[in-house]
Amino acid sequence: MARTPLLMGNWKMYKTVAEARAFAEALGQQSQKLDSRVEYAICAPYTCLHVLRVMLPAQVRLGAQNVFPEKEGAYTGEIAPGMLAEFGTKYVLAGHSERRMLFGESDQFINQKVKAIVANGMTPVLCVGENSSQKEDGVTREVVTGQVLQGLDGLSDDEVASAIVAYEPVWAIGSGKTAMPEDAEEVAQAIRAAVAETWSADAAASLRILYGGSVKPDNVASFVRESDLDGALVGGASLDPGSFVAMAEAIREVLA
Ligand SMILES: O=C(CO)COP(=O)(O)O
Repeated sequence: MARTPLLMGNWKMYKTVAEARAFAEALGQQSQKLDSRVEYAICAPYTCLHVLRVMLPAQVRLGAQNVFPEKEGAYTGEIAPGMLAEFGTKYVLAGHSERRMLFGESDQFINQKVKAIVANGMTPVLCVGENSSQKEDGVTREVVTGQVLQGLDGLSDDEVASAIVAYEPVWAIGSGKTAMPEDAEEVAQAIRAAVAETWSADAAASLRILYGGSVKPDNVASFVRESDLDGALVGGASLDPGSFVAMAEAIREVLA
């Protein structure tokens, strides 16, 4: 089954509502440059979701950056999956390295989030990646496949098939350094092999895998060209509408 390419922005803790509105307006003016063979999404701060839902071009879907894996309750400051789903959120990140490192999220907690996202009809984007010392130690595959298997644990074949994994080497995030596309491709192959063994060949072939870490308009094509990479999860370069559109155009050229 052919996998639809996906360009996903992760705004992290950037943009006020006014700034999000300006972004959506600017993107709307260039929406003819968004190719219908590609999916687009923005994972925005919660306060921006409303204005984006109203103003983003129809091709661009809503994403959230986090969720708490309970239906409701006394969890001050958290947000429930049903609240995001009600809002029209399609994608939810789980296990971003910033949350693993700064907020101490474990693979088990991330797995609870993934299950809650799926149970509420949304698509989990499970973020995985090795840090620089793990890279130096040559254990990237073990680390990444371990995170994938634990993050997706308990999902059915079909649920895995429609999930998304974002491979984001921690050392490449916000650093201006990227993985070599062929190295990211090898990691993506290892992820598919592990998924095929644990679930099925069909699930492994359908699962979408994104690369993330210092993706920019001038390098996004080199990742999307790799046969096991289906798009990109982009932080800094997704904040500017011109650069978001430039990445969309670079992906379109790969498909042409
Ligand atoms: O963490 C990332 C996306 O989730 C990557 O961030 P940068 O694109 O800013 O390196």
